[in-house]
Amino acid sequence: MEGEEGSSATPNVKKRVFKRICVFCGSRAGYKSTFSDAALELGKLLVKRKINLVYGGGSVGLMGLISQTVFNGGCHVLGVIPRALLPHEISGETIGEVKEVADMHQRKAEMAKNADAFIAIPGGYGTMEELLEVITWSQLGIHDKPVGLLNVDGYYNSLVALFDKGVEEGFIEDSARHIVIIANTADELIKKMEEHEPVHDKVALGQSWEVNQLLESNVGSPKI
Ligand SMILES: C/C(=C\CNc1ncnc2c1ncn2[C@@H]1O[C@H](COP(=O)(O)O)[C@@H](O)[C@H]1O)CO
Repeated sequence: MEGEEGSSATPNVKKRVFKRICVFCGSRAGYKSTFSDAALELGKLLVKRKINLVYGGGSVGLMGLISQTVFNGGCHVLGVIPRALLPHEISGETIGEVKEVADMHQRKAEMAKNADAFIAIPGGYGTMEELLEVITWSQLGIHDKPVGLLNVDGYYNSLVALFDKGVEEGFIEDSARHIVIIANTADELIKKMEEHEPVHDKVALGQSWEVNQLLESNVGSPKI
């Protein structure tokens, strides 16, 4: 199981130990200071726990706040950024290690490959799309890495309600609804993610379908 090592105080309950977490977050900071505060708090918590950061690269919005905090705290920061977004005027200063990729699809596969868990904090379409993609990949059995949602100030209440509606209306399996781990604070979220049991036996769709292969099969996708 990815990210699983060590054991907790409770016998027979193995806790995952995260080395690298991929954070999806807004390229804007949002209007409320609570969003920036949450990005800073999560960044500090990663540093305290010596967890490295994988993210979308650049320094705009909440992406800049979290990456700077983790970098200043001495942890490794890997920014994965498509060539088209690399110009300074689009994504701002780069920080830490920067991996330039061909397009958005390759970026997501690369971010997934380099992390042992995912956390989405408030953001816009980009963040939501990244979150939903890793939930979908988990549902399909492509990975069993924990997916966390930091619901700062109830920002994601409507999205969570939509997930519940999906279950109620028969579009989402109850078990798949539990792929996403939700908490209001970074500390609570990481603790829950450490204790999270995989939703499925790894790779429901066949051992060979890995994120690595998604990366390789990326030829011909739109260059954005
Ligand atoms: C178009 C704008 C900013 C573009 N700059 C970005 N730089 C790096 N990564 C980005 C950028 N925009 C989106 N991303 C990725 O999506 C997520 C944030 O998107 P959101 O729509 O702001 O939530 C983030 O995790 C990145 O991986 C001006 O908005």
